[in-house]
Amino acid sequence: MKVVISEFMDEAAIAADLSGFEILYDPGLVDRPEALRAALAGADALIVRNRTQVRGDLLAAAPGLRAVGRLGVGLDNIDLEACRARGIAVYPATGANDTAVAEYVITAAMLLLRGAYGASRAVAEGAWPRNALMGREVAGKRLGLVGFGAIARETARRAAALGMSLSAHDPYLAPGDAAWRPDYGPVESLPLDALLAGSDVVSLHVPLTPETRGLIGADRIARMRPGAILINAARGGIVDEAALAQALRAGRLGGAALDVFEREPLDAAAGAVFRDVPNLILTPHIAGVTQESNTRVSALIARAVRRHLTEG
Ligand SMILES: O=C(O)[C@H](O)COP(=O)(O)O
Repeated sequence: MKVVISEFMDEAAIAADLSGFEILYDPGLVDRPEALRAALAGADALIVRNRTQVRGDLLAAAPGLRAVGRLGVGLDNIDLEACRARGIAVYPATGANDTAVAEYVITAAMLLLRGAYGASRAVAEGAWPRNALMGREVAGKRLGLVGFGAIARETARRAAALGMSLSAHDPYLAPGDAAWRPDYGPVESLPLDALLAGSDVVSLHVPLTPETRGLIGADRIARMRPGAILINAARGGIVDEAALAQALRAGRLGGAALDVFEREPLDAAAGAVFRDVPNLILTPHIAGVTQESNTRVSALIARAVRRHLTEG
């Protein structure tokens, strides 16, 4: 049986959990669509991250495909309907990268509120900009989570330990759900606009769907508190990038961290909107990927695919 892996994965997991299968591991395959389609002709399983588009042509080139392993949790790069229709099982790495994303969000919130860490060169050259670097504390601030699933809950737990108060907006979570009353203190359930108006830090934790595309547009950014921080480690397409850049340039918002973009990789043309925007952290879709999470995610998916091919 053949397993094709078209993006990077922990090689130890391939050796430990996929031995005995014919493996084509080529992290560059995602950028060579023809070679990928050719490789899929005899494949029983495909393992991808977020860049391989598992739909249309690609599925048509894989007549024997039985399982897709997703080395992450977002499934917007997979045509789930088409997979269901063909009986192809899709395995996301649910739970395996929560810690990585939660730590990314907390770090970004603290960096952006404090604003003290960008002056190394000036300090080495003899500047002593104490007043300019007098930032804000995270303790006592309100964190608003848009979406209150597993990653948002891990983020909330860490924020509570730092003395933040918490609100979340999640229309899919019933008002009586125990998740609103965690052991570290209450999480206030709010409509989206009220959450935006009342939060010092807003972090997004929703998948990209027709419903969430464009959710945080210019009007919603305008509802945020003056000086507030926006963090998007969820998916590009949820935040209007030009409107966010404009709000940062105007000093309306205090800062933002973007790990995901409408277009990935962000090429020079798409990135131009962010050039010289103040208080903005840009990272290349790495919030969910640490050495530890890559190990966990890879082992979980390798085992799920092996189980499916041998037992399923
Ligand atoms: O959906 C996810 O979990 C993130 O996109 C990270 O996963 P990836 O690195 O496999 O895309």
